[in-house]
Amino acid sequence: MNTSPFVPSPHLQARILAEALPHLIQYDEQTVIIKFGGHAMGDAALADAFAKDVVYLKQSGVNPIVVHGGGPQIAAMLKKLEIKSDFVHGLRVTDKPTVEVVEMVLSGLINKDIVSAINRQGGKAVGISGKDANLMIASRITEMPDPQSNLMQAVDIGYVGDPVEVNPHIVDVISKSDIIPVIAPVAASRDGETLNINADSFASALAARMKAKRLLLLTDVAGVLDKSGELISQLTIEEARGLIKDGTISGGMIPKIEGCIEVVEAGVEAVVIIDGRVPHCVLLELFTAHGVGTLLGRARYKSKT
Ligand SMILES: Nc1ncnc2c1ncn2[C@@H]1O[C@H](COP(=O)(O)OP(=O)(O)O)[C@@H](O)[C@H]1O
Ligand SMILES: CC(=O)N[C@@H](CCC(=O)OP(=O)(O)O)C(=O)O
Repeated sequence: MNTSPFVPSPHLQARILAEALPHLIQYDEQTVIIKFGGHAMGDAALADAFAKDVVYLKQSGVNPIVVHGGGPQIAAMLKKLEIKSDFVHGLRVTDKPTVEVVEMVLSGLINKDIVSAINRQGGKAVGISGKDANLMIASRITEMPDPQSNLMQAVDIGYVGDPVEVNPHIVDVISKSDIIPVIAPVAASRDGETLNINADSFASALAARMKAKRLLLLTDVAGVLDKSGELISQLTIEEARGLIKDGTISGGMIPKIEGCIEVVEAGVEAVVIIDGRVPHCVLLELFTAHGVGTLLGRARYKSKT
């Protein structure tokens, strides 16, 4: 067996560099919000590759901000504690004992795991949640649009919030230094109640408020898939709404797409749902011409820049 490492030819190396450098310049000092989904963080080697990408971005003059999920990890802890859990339109029904577990898993275990992974790769990360310095104020969700009719329906899903106010000052202060912020999607209401926020909604609200250059949502599928399971590489807002309405997009993909629409409508150039199972997917998405997922923008892009 040949065990010698693959060495690209000078021609290939030159091509890779020539492709990457204009993208690097494009992102210089720009804010890129990266949502690291719970499914994407399951594999230790992939988590390390993700942490390395984030450190490379910071070292190259980009301003990466990490927002993480942790749905599968919350589910595992709830199971251990024998607490039953249901979802309504992709959101976890969250009673009082559940919200305590959610905060413990997100702000405690997962947040610190990601901070340590980034620090192990030579970065300096600090973990916070939406509660810190009032980064995010949320209010309980009491109604939701029916995915098919789009008409609002009253719901009672407990301590689940929608972002109502984002104060990115703390993130700006951290990002202006050599430190990388890592944010857990837990927030307080105006009355100080702890609320569970879907991580895609959290990352989207932050990206919209900060007018980020890009929002990347890492997940466990190749991107948005059509009815026959093929990857859709670009979507307009209208096409995305149509796919929710006809049931092609369901479950956890609904809050992702709704968040993407909100972000693009707020003026962010584009949002990309990418395959977190591909090692170094963040670098590939930002610094190569073709990227690795579904790009949602106001209009169809000729190229992703
Ligand atoms: N049209 C679709 N294309 C891709 N995934 C979809 C689609 N509709 C529903 N999904 C589901 O959405 C899931 C991704 O959302 P979610 O489970 O919340 O992931 P994450 O933990 O990464 O946020 C996929 O694993 C898939 O099961
Ligand atoms: C309200 C709601 O559903 N909150 C999510 C928060 C975590 C999350 O969104 O994690 P992923 O990105 O890994 O799915 C939950 O309780 O699972």
